[in-house]
Amino acid sequence: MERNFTGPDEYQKHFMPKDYLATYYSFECGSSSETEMVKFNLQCLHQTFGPGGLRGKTLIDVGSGPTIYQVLAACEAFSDITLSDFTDRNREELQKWLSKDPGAFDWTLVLKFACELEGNSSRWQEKAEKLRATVKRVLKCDVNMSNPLAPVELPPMDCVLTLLAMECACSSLAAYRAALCNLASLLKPGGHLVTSITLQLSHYMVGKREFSCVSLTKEEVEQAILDAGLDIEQLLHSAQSYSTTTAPNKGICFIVARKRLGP
Ligand SMILES: C[S@@+](CC[C@H](N)C(=O)[O-])C[C@H]1O[C@@H](n2cnc3c(N)ncnc32)[C@H](O)[C@@H]1O
Repeated sequence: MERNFTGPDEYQKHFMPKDYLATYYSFECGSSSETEMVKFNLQCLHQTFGPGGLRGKTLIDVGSGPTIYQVLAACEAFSDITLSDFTDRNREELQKWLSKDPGAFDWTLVLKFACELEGNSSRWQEKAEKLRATVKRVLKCDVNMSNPLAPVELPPMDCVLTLLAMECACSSLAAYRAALCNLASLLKPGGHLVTSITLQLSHYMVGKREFSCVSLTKEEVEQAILDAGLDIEQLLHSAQSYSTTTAPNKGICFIVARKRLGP
């Protein structure tokens, strides 16, 4: 285990959804590094789930945090979406948006950008409704458990999505490799893992609190995916990074991989 690993108890006590959203998803200041990172992920997700892309019935997003941007493209391609996160506060924040609570985070600008990628930014309210109808449940998850959804058991999924979460949830490269096997176990043979991971990130800030990450190289991520029984179909590597005071990563990788049909 790396020194000063921010474990589940710290996430539960100290990860404040509003601080996280304000720092990484305000999407207002035009060309900030944080906004560019969201755009990078939205563009990759549009390519993956847009016309000619992945299709299926069931998709689970693992380590959703308090965010919904990551399923805006997928809700047009999958009819049953599960969101999941370790902390109660994050799951509550997701429920607030799903139930149109007046205190929910305002995703309008991100919704408009996702719809613009699809060719019609005026459709953003319709997309919000589509997503609300497609998210069927919000579950507790722990990627470090062999069944990350225990005690809940879901039928094997067509797609597992996880963005910017595995590097935060794992204490070491060995833990990351094991957690990828746990995620792969949620997939049907032939199902897809879609993941975005910040590279060489040691920590990130949420409000005034620092959260640890396992620092991963592109090669370590690729090898871990192959060793978890998946074939990499697409890998996009970008030098795009967050502001150094917020999250000093060195680039980001977006990967689409497919679970092998046999051993
Ligand atoms: C940096 S946030 C990413 C949130 C969101 N996916 C995004 O793209 O912005 C990392 C998330 O990992 C979650 N997390 C931390 N440890 C976890 C664990 N053991 N299992 C599942 N999720 C965990 C945290 O609660 C937090 O929501």
